[in-house]
Amino acid sequence: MAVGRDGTSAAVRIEGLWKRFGEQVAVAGIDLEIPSGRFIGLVGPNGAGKTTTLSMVTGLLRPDSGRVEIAGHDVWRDPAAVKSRIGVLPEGLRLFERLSGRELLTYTGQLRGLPGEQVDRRATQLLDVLGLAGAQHKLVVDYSTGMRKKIGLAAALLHNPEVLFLDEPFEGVDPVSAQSIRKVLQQYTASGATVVFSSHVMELVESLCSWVAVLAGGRIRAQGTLEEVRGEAATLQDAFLELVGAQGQAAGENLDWLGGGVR
Ligand SMILES: Nc1ncnc2c1ncn2[C@@H]1O[C@H](COP(=O)(O)OP(=O)(O)OP(=O)(O)O)[C@@H](O)[C@H]1O
Repeated sequence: MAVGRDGTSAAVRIEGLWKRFGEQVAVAGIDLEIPSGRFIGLVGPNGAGKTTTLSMVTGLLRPDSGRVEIAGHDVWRDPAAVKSRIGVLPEGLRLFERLSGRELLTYTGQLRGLPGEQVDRRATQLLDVLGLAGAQHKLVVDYSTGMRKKIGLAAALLHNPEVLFLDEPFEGVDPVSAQSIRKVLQQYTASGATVVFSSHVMELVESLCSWVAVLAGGRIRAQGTLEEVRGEAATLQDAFLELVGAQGQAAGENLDWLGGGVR
């Protein structure tokens, strides 16, 4: 079934997804239906399984079992159809370091089979809106963490994907750049595209996302609209702490030696 940008069907369908690393169960049977045309937040504590899930969903890591469908295409049976429809900004992004930012976008456009003139125009616009125009001829190896995120995002957006997956897109990004990224993403979702991003920063998720999935211990603890997941809680942060358990909150009591000048 083909899924359009009409917001009526699931952008991503995940069924019975499992992944183990030796004894460690990273993802323990996830079922998730992500609606299209929305800003989706995937939240969870450290080690919850967010990166492992996103890696399996985007075809970077093979699941032990389960299936994933994006825009109606099976990620593992029909990878070419899926990869032409998605953009990915993975964690620990590897880039071609000896290219300039502009060259990286030109190369990405060629890999995607886009016409050269279209790549030039889109690259200029993306570099401009993301505040990278002045650094476009600098080598990527000399980019800062935030600049790397931004050029990675530009590369992920260049072919105008239906679904964009972002792993911690705002990490290491200054507030001005974060604002420009937000604007780009909001414009992109307003046109009917879907953004799925992982984050620990609840305020950010609350301000951007209309639909949220909470992951902990490799399982989905809650999913639904922001209002549904927040429930009676005052903030998403409160709901999150309740859902995943506030382990470690009292840990400070065991650190009574810390601070106070006593050696
Ligand atoms: N390649 C690997 N080999 C062994 N264990 C792994 C591997 N990748 C992930 N894990 C384990 O799987 C679990 C889930 O890790 P994952 O990176 O998916 O979590 P996360 O929610 O993205 O965490 P964070 O927010 O800290 O980035 C963790 O216990 C982690 O140690």
